[in-house]
Amino acid sequence: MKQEFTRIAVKVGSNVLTRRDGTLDVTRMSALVDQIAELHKAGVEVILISSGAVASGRSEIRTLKKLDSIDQRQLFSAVGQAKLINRYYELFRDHGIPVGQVLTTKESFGTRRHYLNQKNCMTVMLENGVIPIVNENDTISVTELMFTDNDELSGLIASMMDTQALIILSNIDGIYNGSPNDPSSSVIREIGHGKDLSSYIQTSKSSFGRGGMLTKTNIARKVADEGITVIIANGKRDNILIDILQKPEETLCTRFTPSQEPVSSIKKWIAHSEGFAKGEIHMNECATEVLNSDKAVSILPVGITRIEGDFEKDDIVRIIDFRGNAVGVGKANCDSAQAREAMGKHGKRPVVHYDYLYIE
Ligand SMILES: Nc1ncnc2c1ncn2[C@@H]1O[C@H](COP(=O)(O)OP(=O)(O)O)[C@@H](O)[C@H]1O
Ligand SMILES: N[C@@H](CCC(=O)OP(=O)(O)O)C(=O)O
Repeated sequence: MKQEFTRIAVKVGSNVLTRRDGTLDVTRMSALVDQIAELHKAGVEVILISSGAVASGRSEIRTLKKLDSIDQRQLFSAVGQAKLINRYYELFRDHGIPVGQVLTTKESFGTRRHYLNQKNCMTVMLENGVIPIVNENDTISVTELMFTDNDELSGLIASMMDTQALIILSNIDGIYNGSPNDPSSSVIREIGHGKDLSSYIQTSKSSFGRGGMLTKTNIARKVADEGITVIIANGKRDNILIDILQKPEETLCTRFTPSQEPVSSIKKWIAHSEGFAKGEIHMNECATEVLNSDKAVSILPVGITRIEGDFEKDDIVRIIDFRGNAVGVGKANCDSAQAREAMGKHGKRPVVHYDYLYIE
């Protein structure tokens, strides 16, 4: 098999794996497994991020009383994830391929140590020919501890594992330049850096999905800016994975152009750590301008007007421009008290060093 990637992440949305009545679509799963097995045998390392736990658990259990949404999610995912992974295990076993389950939470990406532990786990799986099947641990991730959805999780995994591509499979052929139901709209084939898609995206979601197209596009852009090709395609189409990789020109999908500039591994982690920020660093106009230029600059105390929050050295902080917009994320080089002390002064050490700074 001839194709350009040797390591990819594939995210499969709930609606790809479930039938209209909410039951698990084993035929579809089996077709996707066949394609992943073909890639695996051709030497492509695949990390599968699969939704579908809640959807497959829902059809399995009849509750005795009405449950609130958190209880429902916990119950259905606990039952559904077991069913889902069992199916994958059996389907991959028919190809002689071992799989392993990785259940994770947003918190597990919060510290560099946890992040590297997860990376090591999946690296050792891949080195031993095991396909990691990743999902959020829905049983214990509730409310603010949750990922927006598995698109966010898949972006983190692709970035963490240095994959060359992230393929997001949903129930739609790609991003339409209007309502997908409007016959005059069509799929945007290629999306370059800086393109604003917000006017195209409807807030509608597929019946079993969580985040919708907006999170998909935001994540896709961020990941593509780290140099990873992101493709959004229809997982319900036969042979879609193989077609995307072997006949990219002829296959209907949306592709986000990857940045040509390599991003270091630590910057990738920082880029996805915004949710763990412990404080804010507010910049003046001059510092904002320099940050927006192509120069490699650190955040120096002289350009800081305000420090919000209490943080320790090495905590994640948000960078705010002089207009009050969040423009980036960084790892603090000192604690918040030291940063306040140095603020506005010349000749002091950077509060965030360039190597640990990610500007969006
Ligand atoms: N411009 C658009 N192009 C494509 N899909 C869109 C657009 N705007 C909204 N959508 C909706 O986004 C849905 C896919 O997102 P989502 O339900 O989260 O899927 P998944 O479960 O695969 O993550 C599509 O089914 C479609 O209804
Ligand atoms: N972790 C959840 C996935 C929820 C989710 O994000 O779904 P989707 O928007 O279809 O990717 C589950 O397995 O049911």
